[in-house]
Amino acid sequence: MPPPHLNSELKIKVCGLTRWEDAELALELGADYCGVIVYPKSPRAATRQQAWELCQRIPAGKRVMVDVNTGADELENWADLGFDHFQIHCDIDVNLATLAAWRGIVGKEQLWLAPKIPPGEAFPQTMLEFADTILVDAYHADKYGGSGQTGNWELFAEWATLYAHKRFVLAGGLNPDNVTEAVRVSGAETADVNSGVESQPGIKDHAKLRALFAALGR
Ligand SMILES: O=C(O)c1ccccc1N[C@@H]1O[C@H](COP(=O)(O)O)[C@@H](O)[C@H]1O
Repeated sequence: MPPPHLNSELKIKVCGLTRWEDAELALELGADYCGVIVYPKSPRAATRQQAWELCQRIPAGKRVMVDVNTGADELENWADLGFDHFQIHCDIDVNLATLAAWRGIVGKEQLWLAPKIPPGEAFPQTMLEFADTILVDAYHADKYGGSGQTGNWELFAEWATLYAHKRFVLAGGLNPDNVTEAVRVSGAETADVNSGVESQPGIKDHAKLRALFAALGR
């Protein structure tokens, strides 16, 4: 049973997967989404071969590609590989034509936009028309994601309430010790775990994965 204050409909994305054995355990434990990072500069980037193999085995509907400022041709290639959802990290002043191109290729239902929002900046409302899902990650000056740092969970709750017609995903430094508190404070309906459940970049720690799902009552 989930702890009483937690949303029983909470969805969990396990990200940074490069190996089937890690994805398989995440799925057995109840992961709703499996994230595969294809951004070449990420220390947990999957090769195209690894991404293809994971797409073959992860059930349809759960396969999430994660990238940064994806080029249109590349995005078409990743879509052809079999991903269902496309989490694209970008700057808040990203060109609207770029957002329109991403939406045109994968559709706004499948596009998860992850704008890098510096502290004190207003939420980039102009992005909302391009994607049904917004991922809010902790800000890091030099990184687009995977920093292991936690974000502002109260602010997440504010934005998710203000723009309740969109689905908001909470990301940033979630781990077995803080996930229940993060979900309680943020009210997140979907939470994303990445470096907080790994033994080294791209390799999941099975004990941490089990501990995370146990903390959520699964
Ligand atoms: O993990 C990465 O290396 C990465 C690189 C570029 C874009 C996104 C990346 N990961 C995403 O970052 C968030 C938070 O990760 P963490 O929990 O703080 O490690 C998560 O959505 C990952 O998908």
